[in-house]
Amino acid sequence: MMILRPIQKSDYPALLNIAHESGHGFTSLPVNEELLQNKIARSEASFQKQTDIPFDEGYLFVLEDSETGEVVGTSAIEAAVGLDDAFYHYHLSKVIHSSRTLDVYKAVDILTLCNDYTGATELCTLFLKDGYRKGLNGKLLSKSRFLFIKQHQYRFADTVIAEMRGVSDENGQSPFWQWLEEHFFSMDFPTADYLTGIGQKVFIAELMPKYPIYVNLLSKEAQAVIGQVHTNTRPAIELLKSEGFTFNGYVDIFDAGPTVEAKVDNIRTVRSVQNKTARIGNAQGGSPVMVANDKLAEYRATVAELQVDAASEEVVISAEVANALNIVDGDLVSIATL
Ligand SMILES: NC(=[NH2+])NCCC[C@H](N)C(=O)O
Repeated sequence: MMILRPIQKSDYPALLNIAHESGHGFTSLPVNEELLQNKIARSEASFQKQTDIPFDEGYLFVLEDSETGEVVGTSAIEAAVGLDDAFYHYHLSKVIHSSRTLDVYKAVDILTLCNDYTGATELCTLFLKDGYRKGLNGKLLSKSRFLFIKQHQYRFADTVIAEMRGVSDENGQSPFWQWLEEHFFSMDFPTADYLTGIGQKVFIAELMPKYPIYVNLLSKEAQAVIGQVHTNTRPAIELLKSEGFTFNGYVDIFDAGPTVEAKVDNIRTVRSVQNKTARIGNAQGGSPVMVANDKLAEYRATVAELQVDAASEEVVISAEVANALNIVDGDLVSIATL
């Protein structure tokens, strides 16, 4: 059985292993031992914290194979970005250059540096080990965040965003970054990405072009990747789109990958959440759903085949599922579609 739970100190070797395996372009898990340890500590503190306003909490989950005890994936939620350090995007918008007298009309795209998503909740750090990219594992890892957000809604903002990885090749070369590097940074993409991953972002404020950039002045290669995702990221963006996330012209400042956004209450999985009293018994038939206990530090979620009756306040779960969720008969569970 696959169980999603908060990360704990003892998961450090597994997290380091995932940081290695995820490679460059995976900004939020840089191979940096101190930083990874801090991430675990920060997550543990966030799950412990009594709060009802989102601030700088970061909730990091792992997916564990209960048969082997192996940690096979990660996913995370930042409660609110940009509240203790500026959080940047480029916003893609249009200006019209037209002259009626000369009969010239041109619509040009511009990119403007902004901090528009300050305070938004961010989905991040989604990674699933190679051998486990099958069945419902990916969906559980990604969508359980919506279930958790619904269960603890006061801990999160109304707007949820996800920054999708932009286009880069096997060597970490990004066409968009190449243009920036040439004119402004003199530093390669993996280095810049690593620096932001370890929280050293001052160089962005210092070196990033501050004035709007005319897109038609960028290299053709850079223009072509604005708002485009890395091939490996296609399934992730498709999943978010099916949840109701949309692209509103915000792109990453380094690789120009798209950021997608949704209002919490409009997210499909959030809307599907039902709270029930668990009855342990003979759970026969039914289709796969996500089911989670109602705890915080002891949070557990998994996939189970359940017969969910919208009209009933109860749901029958097997002893095995109850065991996985660490609950007893009569405890509350939340259920969401997969
Ligand atoms: N691919 C990147 N590392 N981009 C830079 C980080 C961007 C992010 N929005 C921030 O301000 O922290």
